[in-house]
Amino acid sequence: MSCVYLIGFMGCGKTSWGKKLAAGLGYNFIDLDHVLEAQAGMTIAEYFASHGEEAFRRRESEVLKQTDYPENVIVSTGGGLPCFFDHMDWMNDHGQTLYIQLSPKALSSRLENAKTPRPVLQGKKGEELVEFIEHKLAEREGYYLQATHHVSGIDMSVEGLVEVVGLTAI
Ligand SMILES: Nc1ncnc2c1ncn2[C@@H]1O[C@H](COP(=O)(O)OP(=O)(O)O)[C@@H](O)[C@H]1O
Ligand SMILES: O=C(O)C1=C[C@@H](OP(=O)(O)O)[C@@H](O)[C@H](O)C1
Ligand SMILES: [Mg+2]
Repeated sequence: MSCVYLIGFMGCGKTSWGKKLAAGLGYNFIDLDHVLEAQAGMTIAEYFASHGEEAFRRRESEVLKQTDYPENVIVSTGGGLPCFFDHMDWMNDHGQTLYIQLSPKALSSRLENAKTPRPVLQGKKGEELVEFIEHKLAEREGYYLQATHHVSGIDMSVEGLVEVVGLTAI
């Protein structure tokens, strides 16, 4: 299938590697968080602050299912998306899913230095952040592991990802 969903914990690299993989294949690129932001006219952080997480989960579900996907597309999802509603089954029915796996320590150092705020983390830092990620990842990983492919988020390359998904550049 010519649609690949990138999934995994916040900070694993879905947005940045989705863009690179799409460019490498000559595919379209969609980041569902960016679609939600454009449709709602506000950032994810503003959406959480004004509507709360429950409303965000309903909205991201609508965005996943309503997006009019072009052919040949790489879709970067938000880190929580696979863990709500029927999303894992839905994505596996509509394309390939690729889980980018990273340890809580590596995730936390990336998230501490990231420019995009993640409201779920509530500004946590240091050891408190690592512990929070360990706990949250344990809750979420059962969903992520239902992905078609699993790759390590360390030493990634576009060539490696292209080989994993088995697609040819257009
Ligand atoms: N392979 C990598 N090595 C080091 N830093 C990375 C790597 N991939 C992504 N990052 C950085 O990690 C942060 C989170 O990346 P991002 O693509 O936004 O992740 P996600 O969309 O999964 O939350 C960004 O600051 C990005 O520059
Ligand atoms: O894991 C989560 O619950 C979230 C991850 C974020 O996306 P990234 O995984 O791209 O940071 C974004 O959808 C929102 O802040 C909630
Ligand atoms: Mg992202």
